[in-house]
Amino acid sequence: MNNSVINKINFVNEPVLKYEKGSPERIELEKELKAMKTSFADIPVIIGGKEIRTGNKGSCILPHNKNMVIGEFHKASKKEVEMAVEEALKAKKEWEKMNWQSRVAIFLRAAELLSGPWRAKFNAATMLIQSKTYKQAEIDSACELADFFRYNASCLPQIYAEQPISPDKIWNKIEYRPLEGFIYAVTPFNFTAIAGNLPCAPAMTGNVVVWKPASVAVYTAYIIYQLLKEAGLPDGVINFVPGNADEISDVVLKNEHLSGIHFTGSTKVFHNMWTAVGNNISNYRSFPRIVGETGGKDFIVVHNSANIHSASRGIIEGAFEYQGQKCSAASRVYVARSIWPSIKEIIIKKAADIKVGDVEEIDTFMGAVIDQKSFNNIKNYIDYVKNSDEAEILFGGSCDDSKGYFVDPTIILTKNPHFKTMKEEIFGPVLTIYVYDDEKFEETLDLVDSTTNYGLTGAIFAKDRYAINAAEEKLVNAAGNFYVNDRPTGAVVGQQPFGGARQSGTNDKAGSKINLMRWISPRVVKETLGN
Ligand SMILES: NC(=O)c1ccc[n+]([C@@H]2O[C@H](COP(=O)([O-])OP(=O)(O)OC[C@H]3O[C@@H](n4cnc5c(N)ncnc54)[C@H](O)[C@@H]3O)[C@@H](O)[C@H]2O)c1
Ligand SMILES: N[C@@H](CCC=O)C(=O)O
Repeated sequence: MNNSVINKINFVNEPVLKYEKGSPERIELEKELKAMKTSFADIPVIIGGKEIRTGNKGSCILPHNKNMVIGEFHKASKKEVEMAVEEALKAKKEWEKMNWQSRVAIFLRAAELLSGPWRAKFNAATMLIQSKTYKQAEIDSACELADFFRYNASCLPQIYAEQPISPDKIWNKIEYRPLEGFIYAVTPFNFTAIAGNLPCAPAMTGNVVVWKPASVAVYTAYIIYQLLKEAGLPDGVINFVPGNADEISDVVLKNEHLSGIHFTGSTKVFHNMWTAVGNNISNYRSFPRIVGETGGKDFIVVHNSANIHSASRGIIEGAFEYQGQKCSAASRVYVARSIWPSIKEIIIKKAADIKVGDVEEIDTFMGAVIDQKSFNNIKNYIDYVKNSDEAEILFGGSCDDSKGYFVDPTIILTKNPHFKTMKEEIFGPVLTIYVYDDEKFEETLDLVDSTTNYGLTGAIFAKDRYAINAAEEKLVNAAGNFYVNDRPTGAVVGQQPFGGARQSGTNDKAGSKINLMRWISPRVVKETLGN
């Protein structure tokens, strides 16, 4: 590994484009949407750069138009998964020797392609496959992914530059080696940017990867793979292995060369993977590094000094953007009784203005939820509320899966701060509100802290600085990303490194030096010069 030249890489966030009528980006996007809907993708497993078509296939469907299938993907079987590990380890020999500048150049080139000629393709795929509006697609698949590539690239020289002191006649150095073995990247459906970052962050630091994308989002994951290939990523560095998660994990997690897991998804799946690693621990050559960013039950606390308009906007945007399918989405809100009537009026009006429907219509605010399983799960929660004496539906509550998986923005009011929907992650457009007595603000903060085991995001809306400080202090472990007078979603790479602790994950902050360090195994060399 030649780390001899440490030059700085400057970082700026990718600008978010506006998609105004007649703008070049809007014209390009519309062209791409049309092209994708009139063609059909045949997506292979890709191992060591070779495309493999197993014939055991899954479909790529549009959640908001469930009868439209725009592609099929081949699922890897045990045999392909074993091959993927083998090819990754073969590719490792050359890849880890490549100087870091050359490695990083590949990802910087990918970012240039993504922010330029590939932008429309990424956004169109994310709109169709994940049912995101153009705005949500733009901040995710174009901007956040380009930011991940560039920001991680800018962190690497900072890491490599950090060297120990060398007293007289001694030369000490740290070599920032990749891990020995391979990394298993398992990605969620909800962010194209996360799907790209999880395999690429370890690869950038010289590791090789077996990548299992979420089945409902294989279409966009394949475009990420193609982008990396176009940017010059050598074969075998990242191996693309869609398929049945249990079957793939069963092979990968037992392999002696597993050196790390880079996961984002639900807490339950992470528990299972961690348990499987524990059960195999004596079979591995090294202790696998386990990085997982998982679920959330994210809160907003509204103090009686809050600006009611910004708090109401924060509640609605935080809860319902991308149908509440952000790990950071606000799903439990605590409002001071004295301002509740005003907040209630504003949020109900705002919820009524939300257009739910086809994401290609420019004024749509919410598309469909991702699939039938998720639709059924969300509907079950709503039905539970309809049958409960402890809560009522203030707004929404309708679900319709006749054309696509549509759930209305739903606002629940509960008298019980420990009501089911105040505690469990629903991952849909469902928000529960609890109204607290103004004088019980401090007790309410304790309640916020103790109601769930999650610790991902949270927000306080207040003008009173004592209230803000009390919330920051009492909720110190309740959120890895905490917001003051802002919604708890929309973290930007390089500005708010993202991740939570408790049952929300290992808090290794995606898109940061902290995360990159997890894919590095430093070796310290001391050389005595004086004898
Ligand atoms: N904390 C964060 O940064 C963050 C970000 C995005 C999403 N999330 C969380 O992700 C979840 C939603 O995403 P999802 O529905 O894709 O999650 P999921 O857990 O259902 O799936 C995530 C990935 O794990 C795979 N998987 C499922 N079973 C597996 C197994 N036995 N072994 C290995 N992999 C397996 C899936 O196929 C998918 O690729 C929510 O809980 C959300 O909060 C967290
Ligand atoms: N960057 C995202 C987090 C991703 C969760 O799904 C946000 O902050 O909204």
